[in-house]
Amino acid sequence: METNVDELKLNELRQGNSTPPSQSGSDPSLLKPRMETRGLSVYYGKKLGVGNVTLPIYANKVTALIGPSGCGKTTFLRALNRMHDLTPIARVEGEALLDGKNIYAPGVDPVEVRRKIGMVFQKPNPFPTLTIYDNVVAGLRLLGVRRKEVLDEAVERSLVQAALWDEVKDRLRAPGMSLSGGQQQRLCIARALAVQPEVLLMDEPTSALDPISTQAIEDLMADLKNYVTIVIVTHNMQQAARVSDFTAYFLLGELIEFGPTNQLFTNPKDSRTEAYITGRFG
Ligand SMILES: Nc1ncnc2c1ncn2[C@@H]1O[C@H](COP(=O)(O)OP(=O)(O)OP(=O)(O)O)[C@@H](O)[C@H]1O
Repeated sequence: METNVDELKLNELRQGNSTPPSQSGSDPSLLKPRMETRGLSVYYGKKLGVGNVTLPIYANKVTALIGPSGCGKTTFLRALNRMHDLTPIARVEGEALLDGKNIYAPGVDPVEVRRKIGMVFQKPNPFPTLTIYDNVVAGLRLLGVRRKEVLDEAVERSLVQAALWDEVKDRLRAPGMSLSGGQQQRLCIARALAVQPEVLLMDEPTSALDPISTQAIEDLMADLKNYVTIVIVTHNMQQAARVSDFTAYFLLGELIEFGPTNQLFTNPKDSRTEAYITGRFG
């Protein structure tokens, strides 16, 4: 029976990842959105966190969400995989589509949504009592995968994709917490990748890291695009310019401008975006 569960799960996972990387370049007319929001708003009680956002998130690209503190970046990001379901005060209106299907439609399982749309947080958060190996396969085990060969393969694949394999392959049974902060963050990325998500949401993934670890994660993102579509919240405009293909600028809960990163940084259409990226504001 175990074999069947494993094969079934793996087939499902592979199907989820079956779309080949999109064409290179950032010409939106040539690209396919992996996700899309339509009139998406999030309220905390009566207070608006982010309002009426309509945005494409192109497949196998990095989309950066930028803007001053409190403008709604994290609120928007968390709406993309139904994390607000876990916050009683939060309410989401509008649609967020993954491959054309609204993740907020009745009957959609939020756990399955979060399997397809993974998340990496600001502070590395490996499971403190688990080994490196067990951290990586935690999500697969929850899905019912038990076979050792399958888990071993997933550990190696995910750690290679997260650019951590060479550093840990001889100590997979060491505690996850024995790694440095930067390695722990790559371990969390490996854990998110193990279930083969289609989209990876990253909420300021380098803000707690030193410059060398930050660079390792930024370098990694260029490779990760081959496997997943990435949305990253960053406070750091240079980072957005370095790692992203598309950028969305938020201000006071509103999406002000979205476009190819190059264009948004060199030739913004909105004067408010220009004020922010030239450092006159924010
Ligand atoms: N759990 C919550 N309850 C009530 N209000 C919240 C909650 N989380 C966020 N907010 C409010 O929603 C608005 C948007 O916050 P959000 O954290 O999304 O902004 P942000 O752009 O990510 O900010 P930062 O860059 O400082 O992380 C803010 O006014 C914030 O105070």
